Amino acid sequence: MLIARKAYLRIRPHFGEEESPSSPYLTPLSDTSVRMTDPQDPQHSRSCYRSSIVQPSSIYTFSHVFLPNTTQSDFFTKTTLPLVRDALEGQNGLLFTYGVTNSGKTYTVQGGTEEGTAGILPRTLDVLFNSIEGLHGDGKYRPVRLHGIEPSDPTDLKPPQVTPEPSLAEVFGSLDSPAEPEFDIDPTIVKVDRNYEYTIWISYAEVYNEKVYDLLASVKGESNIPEDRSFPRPLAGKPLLLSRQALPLRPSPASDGNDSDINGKYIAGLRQFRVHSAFQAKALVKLGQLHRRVFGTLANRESSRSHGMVIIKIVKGHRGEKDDPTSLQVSRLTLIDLAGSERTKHTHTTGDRLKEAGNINKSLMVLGQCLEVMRSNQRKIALSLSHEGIGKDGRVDTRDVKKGLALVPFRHSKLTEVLMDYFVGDARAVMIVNVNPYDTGYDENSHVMKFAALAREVYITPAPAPVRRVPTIGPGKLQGTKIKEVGPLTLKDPEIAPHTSRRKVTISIAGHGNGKKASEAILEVLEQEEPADGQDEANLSDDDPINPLVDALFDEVADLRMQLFEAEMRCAVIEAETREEVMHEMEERMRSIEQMYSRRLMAELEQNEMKTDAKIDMLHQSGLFGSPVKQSHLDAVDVGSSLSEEEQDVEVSLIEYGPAEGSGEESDFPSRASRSLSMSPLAGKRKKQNHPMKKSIVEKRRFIPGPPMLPSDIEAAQLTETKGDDDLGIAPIEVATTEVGEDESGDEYASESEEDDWAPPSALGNKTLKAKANVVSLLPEITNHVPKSLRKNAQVSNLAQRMDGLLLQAGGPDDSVVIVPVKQRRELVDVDDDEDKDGTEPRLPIVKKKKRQLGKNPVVTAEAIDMATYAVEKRVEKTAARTIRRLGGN
Ligand SMILES: Nc1ncnc2c1ncn2[C@@H]1O[C@H](COP(=O)(O)OP(=O)(O)OP(=O)(O)O)[C@@H](O)[C@H]1O
Repeated sequence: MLIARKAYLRIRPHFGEEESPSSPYLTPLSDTSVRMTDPQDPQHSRSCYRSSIVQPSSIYTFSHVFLPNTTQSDFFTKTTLPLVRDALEGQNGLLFTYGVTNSGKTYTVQGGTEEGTAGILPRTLDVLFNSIEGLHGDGKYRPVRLHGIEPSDPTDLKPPQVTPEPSLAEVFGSLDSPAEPEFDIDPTIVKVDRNYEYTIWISYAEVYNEKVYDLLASVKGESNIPEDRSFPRPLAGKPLLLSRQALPLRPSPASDGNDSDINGKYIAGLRQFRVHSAFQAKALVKLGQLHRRVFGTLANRESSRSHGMVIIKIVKGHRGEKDDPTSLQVSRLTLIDLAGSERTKHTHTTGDRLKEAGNINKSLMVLGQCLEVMRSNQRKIALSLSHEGIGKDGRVDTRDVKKGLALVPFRHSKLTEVLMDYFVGDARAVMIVNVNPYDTGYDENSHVMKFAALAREVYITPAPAPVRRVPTIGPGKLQGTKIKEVGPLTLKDPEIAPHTSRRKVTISIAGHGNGKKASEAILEVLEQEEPADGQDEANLSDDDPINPLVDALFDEVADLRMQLFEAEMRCAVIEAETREEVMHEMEERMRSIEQMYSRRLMAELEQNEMKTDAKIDMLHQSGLFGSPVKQSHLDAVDVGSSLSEEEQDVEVSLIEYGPAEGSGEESDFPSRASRSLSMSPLAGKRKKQNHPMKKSIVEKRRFIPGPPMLPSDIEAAQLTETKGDDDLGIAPIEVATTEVGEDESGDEYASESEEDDWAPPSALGNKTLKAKANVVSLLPEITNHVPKSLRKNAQVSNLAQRMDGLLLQAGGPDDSVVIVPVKQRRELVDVDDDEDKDGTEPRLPIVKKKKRQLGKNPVVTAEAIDMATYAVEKRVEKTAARTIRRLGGN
């Protein structure tokens, strides 16, 4: 019968003090499924450039989804209790927690410090001892390797010390006192066959940096523990030196009676202790955890960087066959707290930490690969089984199918090597996926979920634990070989001295609110390589084949495997770096393209504005337009100075189209000024620019007679604020440009005094006549400026006069106000300027233009410009045609 691997999802609650995105990226859809959605953080929204290939939203299915409010008790009952029941019945079981750092793996396995928060490990121990209460065996035989049984060493029968190795415990004093109050005991009892007796053995190992260590092994200190046990210890700046040795993995010998085709591997030299109560077992686990922490990493001590595995072995024997070892059954229940699954790239680790992270990733990666291959193999088998008629007699030849199966890469990492037996043999496996949905590591968690999905699809075939044939030999002997006593190895051991790695660790242990003060100590950790193959020869059974060639081949394979792994890691790192580089390059390019386009846009807008300005100037020059004109192209002098704030305001008002703010007038046209200020990227910039069109600033303005005004001209004229303009219907036109700044008298252009000079229209009658006379008196001089060639021709002269709409109108508020044809205006300007320079009186008095006020009536609309342009063109065409005709006639 095939049974599915169980995969449970546990969602960690969110704690108020933690920083997190506003909403979780995991949404439970039902009891068994969740949706993962990429948190779209608008501030860092770069989803289109993600280097990750993770889908933005996916649905994952589990055997059960546990919500954040799930109690530890509930969680244990639904996930682990079935395994405990199976273990008591003789079935092997494996449970491991998988997830990124801070997702709640340790909390799930070990639990919290408050009442009711005990994790699945202490609860498992509670339930085991609750259930076998009164059924304890005498422990004459002990489990060895994976499936073996051997007579116990007399020392094993003694209850183990709670502090088997005093060094660390004494340093911290954490295990000196009796265990913490037993307020958190799980009362669950599993019904067991009362015809059997049970003994329970505990081991605690960790896989760290691709090495397996015994967490219950002796950790000898070289520094002496000071007599005075006060904190901190050790003193005199000499750290306590602790050493431990990596343990080798050995293939489980066939003599152990394993029925499986593939023998698993056991951890050679791993200590195990027979425990008589949950209390003892928990104390051992606690010591193991202390060791795990001490030998943990320096930089990230709070995080589990090793895979910790508690192995509980249950030896079960029939009461009636107490002295018959062949009736004994050994079952194993292994609970693993895997290291955080975050990736090297994301943790930005280097040096030793990189190696460590690489090894964590390696074991988890290989675990994933194993599951993948197993799934694919199982599919092949299922497929072949579903094809009827294969083989001679219509049956499937499973041997053929097996030949085509891929090799599961268990041996590629220590973790999978240790777990191999569970996958290929006779175990139930449960995977717990821990996830913190508020964690920003969306990608990491997404990989975790995919891994879980993969694991869930792998099926295993459970089988009852085999009954062992146990050799009838004396204690401590196994098939004639003396079992090497497992004990601490010291630095003085010459065989292990060359392979060492030292680290300094500062450990602090808080008081846990139990009245104990916090302890801290600096320790020096010495980790020794596992002994070479020959060194623990004594641990191997006589059945183990010792073939030098095979050994050499194994070494070769191990070497190649390492090289392959290194290459894979390099590839992975290179790939990640390349992705990142490409991403940055793309971003850079996008930025430069964006800049290029915005530059182009700005240039275009600038050009458009210049064109529009030029159009307006044309209109003014043609005399069709009544408002003051920027005379940039007429200006002989480029003042070359930057504009003052007021002058810039004048410029802006010149290009204003729509009704000014606050004027209360409605218009279909948006104000050009406001458009240029708000919509155009040139907005604001124009002011700073010393634009050629803006360099010329009107210092003096004259009112020159022009042709009849368009409505827009009148509107524009109103904006000039020359009160007389409105009434007289005269368009003030700026005709001269001199220095920016103050006029000769030192007054600003728009001074109040100038404004006072203006007389009301009603009082202008005489002045108007005087102005007329002035203009008429100027006519001969104007004529002087007509080129001689043309002056001779009376017809041309007349025509020219008519072309320009030679209409002299008096209309200025004083003598200085005249309206002259454009041509003459230009000449007059030149004359005027020249004379100014000479210090003589100008022939045409200059009207100092009052500063234009912003926000008044519009000067002209776009339509008005078009109309005026059209009119000018028509007029020019007509006049030109007439001229040509006449000239032709002459
Ligand atoms: N279900 C839960 N209820 C309450 N607190 C929880 C729960 N899960 C986790 N926590 C708390 O969240 C914190 C992180 O949890 P934990 O140490 O178990 O994470 P982890 O995955 O083991 O991290 P690491 O891999 O770094 O060891 C701890 O303070 C733990 O008490």
